[in-house]
Amino acid sequence: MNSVRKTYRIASIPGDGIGVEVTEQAIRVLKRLEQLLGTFTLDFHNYDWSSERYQKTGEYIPAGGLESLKNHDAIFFGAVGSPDVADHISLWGLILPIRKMLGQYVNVRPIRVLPGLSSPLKNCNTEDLDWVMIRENSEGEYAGQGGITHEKTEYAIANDIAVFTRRGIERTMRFAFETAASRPRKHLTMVTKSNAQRYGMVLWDNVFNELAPQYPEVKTDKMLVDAMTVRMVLNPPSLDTIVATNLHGDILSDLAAALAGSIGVAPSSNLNPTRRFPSMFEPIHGSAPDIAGRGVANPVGTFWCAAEMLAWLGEAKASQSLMEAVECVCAGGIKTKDVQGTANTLEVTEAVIRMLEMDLASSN
Ligand SMILES: NC(=O)c1ccc[n+]([C@@H]2O[C@H](COP(=O)([O-])OP(=O)(O)OC[C@H]3O[C@@H](n4cnc5c(N)ncnc54)[C@H](O)[C@@H]3O)[C@@H](O)[C@H]2O)c1
Ligand SMILES: O=C(O)[C@H](O)[C@@H](O)C(=O)O
Ligand SMILES: [K+]
Ligand SMILES: [Mn+2]
Repeated sequence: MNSVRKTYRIASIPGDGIGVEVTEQAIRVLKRLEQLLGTFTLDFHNYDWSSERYQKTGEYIPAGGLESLKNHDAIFFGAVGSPDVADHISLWGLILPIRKMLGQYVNVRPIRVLPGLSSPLKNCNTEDLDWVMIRENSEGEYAGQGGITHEKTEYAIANDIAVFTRRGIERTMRFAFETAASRPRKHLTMVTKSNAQRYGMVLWDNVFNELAPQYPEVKTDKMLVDAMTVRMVLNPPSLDTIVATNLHGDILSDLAAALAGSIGVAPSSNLNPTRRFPSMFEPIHGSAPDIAGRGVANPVGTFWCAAEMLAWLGEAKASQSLMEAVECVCAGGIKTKDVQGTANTLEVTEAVIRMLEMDLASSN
């Protein structure tokens, strides 16, 4: 059978700090995978959008930058944030405009205890924590509405308005129900704070309740976000798919990653499910200035992102091979310090490449 070799145009935005370190290694792994499989080409275009660039030019994204991202099949992102730039400037200068302007309205954050890794929780094994968190990715406290007046006076007044729209909620909830339906346990937990927040969060709950009957195969429950933290810690096997607002999802996904062993292993996919514009794949962690430049960052979260990106592009075999190689390397104890290992970023990367070579070279 003649199959056409597909080419995917990938925009890479390494960003700042360890974002640069892990992205570089993940691209190496992807390029080796491409060679070994010989069935597709990943055509990377590097964008130097970073805090350094901002300090030099006054902008993270140059004029026309967002438009040029639209000419790609996917975006591979590292992290943004620097001790030299206020965090709200960096977040709103780079990552949030991409999420918003490219319609990436859900942020999918799967997490598991990978083989060879351990949860800080007693008695939490690989099979006990296997979740996917669906984070609303366009509104809530991240809507961008708000302001400050009387700044620098004793009358300063500031607000960030939490915005919830029926449309924004519904598209996220539908994605969450579909995700839950596609998983073996078919269980969806909706996270809310509708006891204290009586408008936006009540609309959130109501849309969820209205949609639930349309997905009869999905079992559902509801958790107030404070109690959700307790359940995540004390009863991880009781959870499967989780849907949460932008802010709650941000916070709970860091907790989820820590419970699975480290923030360094957790991936995220900022998806535009309509596929009108490209989706963006990035580890959930930030630029980690405390360890940046030392070559010790855990690249596993970014490798997992790379696997998620391949799956989204339709390269299921490549995605699976990559994830299997990453899991074998973890199981073999080649791990960074955050997951109780002694290897550095490069050693983990090279082990993953060797594993891919062993697995795939023979089959081609
Ligand atoms: N989407 C993004 O790009 C994103 C996400 C989160 C934070 N940030 C930004 O990153 C900067 C630092 O934020 P922070 O310190 O709150 O969060 P962070 O995720 O960068 O780091 C939190 C802690 O986890 C550790 N850590 C993170 N990733 C790791 C990895 N791969 N391997 C080993 N250890 C790892 C760090 O060393 C640090 O101790 C800030 O400017 C923040 O705004 C950006
Ligand atoms: O969305 C945010 O708050 C940040 O980009 C980061 O913390 C993330 O989790 O993506
Ligand atoms: K990131
Ligand atoms: Mn976060």
